[in-house]
Amino acid sequence: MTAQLNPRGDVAVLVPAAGAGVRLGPGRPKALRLLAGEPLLVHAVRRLAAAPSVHTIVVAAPVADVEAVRDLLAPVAPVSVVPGGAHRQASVAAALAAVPAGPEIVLVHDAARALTPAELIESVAAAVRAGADAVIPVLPVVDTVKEVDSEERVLGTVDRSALRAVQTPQGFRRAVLAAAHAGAGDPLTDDAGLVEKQGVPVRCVPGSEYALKITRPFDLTLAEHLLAADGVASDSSVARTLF
Ligand SMILES: Nc1ccn([C@@H]2O[C@H](COP(=O)(O)OP(=O)(O)OP(=O)(O)O)[C@@H](O)[C@H]2O)c(=O)n1
Ligand SMILES: C[C@](O)(CO)[C@H](O)COP(=O)(O)O
Repeated sequence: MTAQLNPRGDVAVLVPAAGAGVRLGPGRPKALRLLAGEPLLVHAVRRLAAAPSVHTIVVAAPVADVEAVRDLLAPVAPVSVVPGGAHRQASVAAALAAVPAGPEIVLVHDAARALTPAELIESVAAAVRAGADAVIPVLPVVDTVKEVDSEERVLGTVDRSALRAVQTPQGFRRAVLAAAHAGAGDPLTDDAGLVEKQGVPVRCVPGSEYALKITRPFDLTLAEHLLAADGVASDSSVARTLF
């Protein structure tokens, strides 16, 4: 049986957490590396469990660590843990297959975005509840962006006003995400990409700086400082990052 959080919630969250974390450098799988003394996955799941709409959480863990992740998360929140796949898309598909009947909104959320505030989780879910088939949190691109060739010669300057940096959680009507994964081909880097290929419109909502993806060592250092500075996930952390 799948563990439940809020029985009145209408949201299932899939947490791909099976990545190695190659860009973070040598060590344990990234979701199990420590941030302020606790694994990234614990930080991420704690924030998901604090979102009132969340009914079910399914974590896709590194294959060798499924039992360890179950033990790790047992005191944090009721979650289901399944073995992840060879790439992110396969891990999401494995978690999706384990969602019980009930929740009609499904969010996909990287364990690596460990400081994502509950308010962002709720705002993505609310946008799906309000009628969108697919919703992604985004931030504006702040750097000038150049297109280059294979020898790093600049081909041109891209109009950044039409660009967005995409975060998770990404939210979907359940049937839309299921159809997108059923029809998936080569792995893409996010779930909205699969949905776009089905011709389904994807809506943007404002993201949060705190939903940064901990990818490289600098990101981990930044996350440590953010936690130390204000405890993160305050009510204002979404509003502070609006366009
Ligand atoms: N086979 C995989 C690969 C990635 N992920 C998850 O997808 C999320 C986003 O991926 P990323 O941050 O790029 O993680 P890694 O793939 O671990 O990073 P790297 O490319 O540096 O190894 C992470 O929570 C990661 O654990 C996963 O569940 N299964
Ligand atoms: C899903 C994602 O976090 C949105 O920004 C991102 O696409 C994951 O990509 P990665 O290459 O696996 O880090």
